[in-house]
Amino acid sequence: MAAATVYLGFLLVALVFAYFKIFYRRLRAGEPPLAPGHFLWGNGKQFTDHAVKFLHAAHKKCGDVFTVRFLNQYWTMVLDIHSYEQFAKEKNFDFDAIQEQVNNNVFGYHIVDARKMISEAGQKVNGKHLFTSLENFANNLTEAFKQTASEADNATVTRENKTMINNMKNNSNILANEKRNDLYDLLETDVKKDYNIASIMASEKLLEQPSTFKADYFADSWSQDNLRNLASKTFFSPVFYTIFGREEAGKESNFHPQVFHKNFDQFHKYFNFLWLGLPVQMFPQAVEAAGILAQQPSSSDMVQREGCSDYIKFATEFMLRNNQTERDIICHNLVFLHVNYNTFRAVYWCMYKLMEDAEVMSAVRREVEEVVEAKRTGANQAEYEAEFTTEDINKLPVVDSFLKEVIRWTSGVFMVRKCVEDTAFTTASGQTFNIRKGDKVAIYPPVFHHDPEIFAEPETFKYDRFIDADFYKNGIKIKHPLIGFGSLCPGQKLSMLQIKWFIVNIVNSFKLELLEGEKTAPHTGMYGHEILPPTNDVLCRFRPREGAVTLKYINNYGSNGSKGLGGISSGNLL
Ligand code: HEM
Repeated sequence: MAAATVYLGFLLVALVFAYFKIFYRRLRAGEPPLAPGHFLWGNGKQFTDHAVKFLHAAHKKCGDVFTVRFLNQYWTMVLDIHSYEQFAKEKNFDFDAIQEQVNNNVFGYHIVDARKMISEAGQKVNGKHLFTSLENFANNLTEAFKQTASEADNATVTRENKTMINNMKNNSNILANEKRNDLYDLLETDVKKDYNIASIMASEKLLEQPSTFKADYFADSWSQDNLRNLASKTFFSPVFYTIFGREEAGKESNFHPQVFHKNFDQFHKYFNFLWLGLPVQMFPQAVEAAGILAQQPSSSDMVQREGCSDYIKFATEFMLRNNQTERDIICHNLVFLHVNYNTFRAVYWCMYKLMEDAEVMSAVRREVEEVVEAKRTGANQAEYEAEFTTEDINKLPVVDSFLKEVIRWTSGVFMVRKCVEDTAFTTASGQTFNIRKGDKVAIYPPVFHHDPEIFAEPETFKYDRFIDADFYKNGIKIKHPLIGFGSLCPGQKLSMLQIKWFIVNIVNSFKLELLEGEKTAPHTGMYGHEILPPTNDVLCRFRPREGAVTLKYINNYGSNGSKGLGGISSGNLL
């Protein structure tokens, strides 16, 4: 009994010692205050419950700069939007350690001479490469749209089509004609066989029908899909081909956009856990997905693929020069796909918001139709074409504001750095805080993006919020009100232009609608992702717009005025 008491005593002392050693922090002079949290776990639960609400509350209690704790890790939050530039320029706040953490913990590899590689590779999507990347993307987008449109035309028959067929059957005028009845039977039979309905429609029998009948038919010929699938087919596929080029015709493999999209989606669910250092083996589904994502062409085959991007070519050659392995190169390809996946997510939200609110759709459509009409050439509808340069794409105030609002509303990422030396950090208002070497320091853009003093009614989506607008905090105009790309993202311009060009094209070429009652929202439990995923997917229907003008992107790099892209400057969307 006495021995047990002594052991228990020792255990207690050891636990108390461990607590003070691992979790407890005595503040030094000049350090920011600690946000109140659980004595053991710190602020992790408050953060995962709803990061923005927690940080807004802590901001009110503690002021602009304070420290939160995730278990034994201390993160100092700089929640003053006017101090963004001071933060981004502080040389003791280092991003390399963070990028290393993602590469190592999530993708299990590391890049030799990473800073040099990322900054040189980053140039491969900017300057003249921005124009060629956009040109390649535009060509791949046209292909993807053609394919989606022909799939829609050839739609294998869904429940909806069956309803349509029933409606047709119920049409007494039509039913009067026995010959037509044969057609419905044929349609139904082919529904069951999963045949292609368009080829049936093209059959002689149908072409004999009166024109009103055909119009009715086409008015109802929608295809139905999950929004994620539709966005994947129309946007992720062209992005994938723009990055990795295309395989020789006739070769089928798992290195295919749809296979990669599905598995990336699966893998991404565990991103935050992996980033924080939990072993991937804890998540069998992530391991399975990673196994498929690792099935890529060899580095020598990859750079030979038709249309392989300059970014991938440069990064592959750089890594080979540094004797990195094929495995490292495969992992780097995945990291690059991962950063591009953010653009896909933003596109998902653009499509959702266009469909969710008729006012948004009609405002965006009006602007697109006006510009397409102004640029249209060609003698008749079949020949109508409109050409757009990068500047044209960038000069659409409604599309621009709509996209910025999507980013404001859905961005979820930290701008996080590791403090590499004890640092006295002075905010824009002149307050100085001592930041401890080894701590993380972060700006959290969603806190600003949802601040009612900066953005009136921040939870309301206002597509025109950014048109000719200035934003203020504490009566001072904000230099960088929208910082969803942080200060370092080299893909910001490309990403914004790809999305804008996609919006112009999708609105021009397709009709899109959500199915009745379908709703989703950004998943606030996933704060930490650059763009938040949806809580659930939604069903939508779409069909090609008849008589849509063919749109073309023109790479006019080098011509007068093409180098200064008004409206996008690095590190700042406005
Ligand atoms: C909507 C799309 C995107 C969003 C929201 C986004 C956001 C971000 C953010 C927040 C960072 C961290 C920056 C910082 O802390 O200062 C980042 C880094 C990065 N992004 Fe993006 N990004 C997007 C698209 C892209 C694209 C298309 C590319 C590639 C062409 C790209 C390449 C990178 C790279 C390489 C880094 C690491 C930079 C470094 O280590 O210096 N991103 N991105």
